[in-house]
Amino acid sequence: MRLLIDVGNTSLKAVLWQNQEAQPANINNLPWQHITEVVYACVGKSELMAELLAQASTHGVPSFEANVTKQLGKLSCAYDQVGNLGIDRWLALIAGFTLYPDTPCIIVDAGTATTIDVLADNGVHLGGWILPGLDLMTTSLTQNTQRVFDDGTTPFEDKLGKNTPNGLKNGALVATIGAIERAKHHLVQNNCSQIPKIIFAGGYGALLQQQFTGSIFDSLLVMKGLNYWRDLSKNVQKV
Ligand SMILES: Nc1ncnc2c1ncn2[C@@H]1O[C@H](COP(=O)(O)OP(=O)(O)O)[C@@H](O)[C@H]1O
Ligand SMILES: CC(C)(COP(=O)(O)O)[C@@H](O)C(=O)NCCC(=O)O
Ligand SMILES: [K+]
Repeated sequence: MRLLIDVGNTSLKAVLWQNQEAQPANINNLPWQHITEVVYACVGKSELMAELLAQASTHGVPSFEANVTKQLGKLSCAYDQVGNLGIDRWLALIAGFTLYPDTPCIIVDAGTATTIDVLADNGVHLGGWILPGLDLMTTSLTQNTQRVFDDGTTPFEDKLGKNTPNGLKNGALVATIGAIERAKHHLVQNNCSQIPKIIFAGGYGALLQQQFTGSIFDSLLVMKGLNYWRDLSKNVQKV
């Protein structure tokens, strides 16, 4: 059984992976005697991660931190400085490419930040964008203006705003939708004429998915990426 951990800027997520299935992990009471390895990714603050790694070490369980490489099998990274790409983005790309081979993908991880990554059908990562997440977009406005306010109940909708809270919330949503729409243009420019698979993950992934017919939400995308990364990088090391 593998313990998979994804440390984002808002929260640490952990699952236990066995027989191709994820089970919820209680990080306060982990079944160390059944865990064979820890595979983890960290873009956020890692005190809790450090504590879990110490526990793994005490129990003699090996830990592997996922990293970005220029190439992984047929997948390639758009960044020249590969170490600067968020590992959560790379893992989502690994999962997208593995789950939807030969398919152009737009991968949206909507958490603290919203990242949009564009993947050609041949595994070439064309690049992406980092936007403030929906909450950061709205709080940056409420905290830096005198008169823009949120009421805590107004939903995010793809509609024109007719009062301040829905102008604010809907503005954040349509800015995000617009960026995803624009990502399609970059696939077309790269001669990917096939309709792209749009894959959503993260805390706001389910909400955004509803805005795109035919798209999917996969709450385990980064976790699946961790698993594939571990399997693929083992194979690479053997060569
Ligand atoms: N149902 C939900 N569950 C968790 N987070 C949610 C949910 N709906 C919205 N969010 C928002 O998603 C963000 C957290 O998403 P997450 O993907 O866990 O972030 P991160 O990876 O940056 O830690 C927060 O801004 C939170 O308010
Ligand atoms: C963009 C991110 C902050 C997203 O993190 P999250 O919203 O999942 O907490 C993270 O992927 C990151 O720190 N990236 C490094 C910069 C880059 O990807 O270019
Ligand atoms: K994110």
